[in-house]
Amino acid sequence: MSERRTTSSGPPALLPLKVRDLVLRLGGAAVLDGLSMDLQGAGCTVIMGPNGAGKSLLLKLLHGLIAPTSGHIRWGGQPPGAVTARQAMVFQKPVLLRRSVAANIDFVLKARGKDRACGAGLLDHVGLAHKTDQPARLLSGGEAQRLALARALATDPELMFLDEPTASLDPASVLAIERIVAQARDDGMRIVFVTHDVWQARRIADEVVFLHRGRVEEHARATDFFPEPRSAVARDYLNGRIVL
Ligand SMILES: Nc1ncnc2c1ncn2[C@@H]1O[C@H](COP(=O)(O)OP(=O)(O)OP(=O)(O)O)[C@@H](O)[C@H]1O
Repeated sequence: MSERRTTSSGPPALLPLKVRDLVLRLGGAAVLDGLSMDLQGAGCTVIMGPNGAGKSLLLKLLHGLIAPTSGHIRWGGQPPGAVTARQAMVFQKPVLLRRSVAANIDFVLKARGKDRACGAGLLDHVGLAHKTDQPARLLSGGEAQRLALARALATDPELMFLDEPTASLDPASVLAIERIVAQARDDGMRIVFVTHDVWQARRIADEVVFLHRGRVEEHARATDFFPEPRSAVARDYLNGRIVL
């Protein structure tokens, strides 16, 4: 797998990511409990694991939105806060401005000092060209999520986090989102995608990080993980047995 944007004149490479002994205590409990992992190369990493395993909190820590209680996160040697602007995050529930579809994109392009003429192309890319002037609040769930994706892409991130972006969407909308993400990945963007959907994970993952009780239980290439997970909890999870 190759690295992206490692030129001698540009900023230091984002990857490898090194996470060591990460602990996050909330409400008196260690919700992340000594988590360590590395990410490198290109492609799509899917983070899976049962409810409450710590997936969403891990994304927020990696993106620099919250700070750990202890432990160490370094993106190419830099702390998360130093690289947040080089990354984008898409949440399960899209957070959109109460303005038109076009204005939602325009706002991001303007804030980033980017060419605002790109907006039309981005809306076309996510299949929303015909909704340009519509208020964003009138979009369906699938359309709103595609607009959230377009906004993330408008920042031209090197890496995109997606936290269960298709959890409440119909099958056609799920596939539409997956196609856009796969295209971004094929264009060289690093993807970190949280999902509960085993079939979705099988479609999109190059590698899987399986979390359980705030720790990494297994980290493997998708081609190894799905046919033969090493850990008993991952095996149970893939087989639909309850894992607590
Ligand atoms: N602000 C908070 N205060 C106390 N506990 C919290 C807080 N936020 C999250 N937690 C707890 O931390 C644990 C991990 O939460 P997280 O949202 O990361 O889980 P998850 O793996 O994304 O779960 P799910 O699959 O259900 O979305 C959960 O037990 C949750 O209840």
